[in-house]
Amino acid sequence: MPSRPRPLVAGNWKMNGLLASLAELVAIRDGVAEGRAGEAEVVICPPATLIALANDVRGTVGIGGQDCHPALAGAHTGDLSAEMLADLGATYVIVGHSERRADHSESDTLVRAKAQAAWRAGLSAIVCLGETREQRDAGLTIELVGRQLQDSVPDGATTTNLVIAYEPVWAIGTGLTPTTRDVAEVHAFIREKLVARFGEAGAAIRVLYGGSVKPDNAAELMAVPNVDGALVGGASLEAKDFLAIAGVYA
Ligand SMILES: O=C(CO)COP(=O)(O)O
Repeated sequence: MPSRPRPLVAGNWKMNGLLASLAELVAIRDGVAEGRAGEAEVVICPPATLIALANDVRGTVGIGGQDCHPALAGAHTGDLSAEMLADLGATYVIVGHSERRADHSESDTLVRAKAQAAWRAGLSAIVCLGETREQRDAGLTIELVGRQLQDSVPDGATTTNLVIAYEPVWAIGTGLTPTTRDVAEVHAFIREKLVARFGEAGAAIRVLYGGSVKPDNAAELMAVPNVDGALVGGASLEAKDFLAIAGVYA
């Protein structure tokens, strides 16, 4: 059996953060340097406007983008290539976040192309999956997550180029979370599929839980089998809360 993967606690700042917000990253950096995240790897995904400056102050905190275009370069106004993110110091990029899937009608095929672009640029792709409330109520969670996993993740995944984030859409920004039993069921299913497809690597690819992770529920959620860390939205905007979550691994 491969050893347990190093946990990853990633913060997704979404469309939040002005120059002054770098002070929170500095506080996170200092907390991590003091050992407050323990064994966990810590990554912050600020808005793209802050990536270069974030990279200057990040310490051992990794920096990630929140999206990338599949193409290397070209006539795609407003978009950013994975190479541009890497050029600024990013080592991760989130692809297929449910807000991108919803706001920009992103399909699994497009998400897969984005993950491939991330790999082309040497970035690790954090591929997001998750069901809506209606899908859960209809008993479609496993089927939906299975399809997203199959179609959004390219062939050739390794422990270093891929992270999966299971983020039930109805748990994002709502303060609601699935039961630990439900989290365990979905994560065990994702693990089984990763192993079936990627063999030994699949056993060690990190599978994060995301959706209303807060300091008061992080320990319970992170203790669920096959949960290898968290993708944190709102609670990553304040260093105090984010460090309290990462502190589960200290
Ligand atoms: O979408 C998320 C992270 O990508 C989760 O957001 P919240 O932690 O704000 O629910």
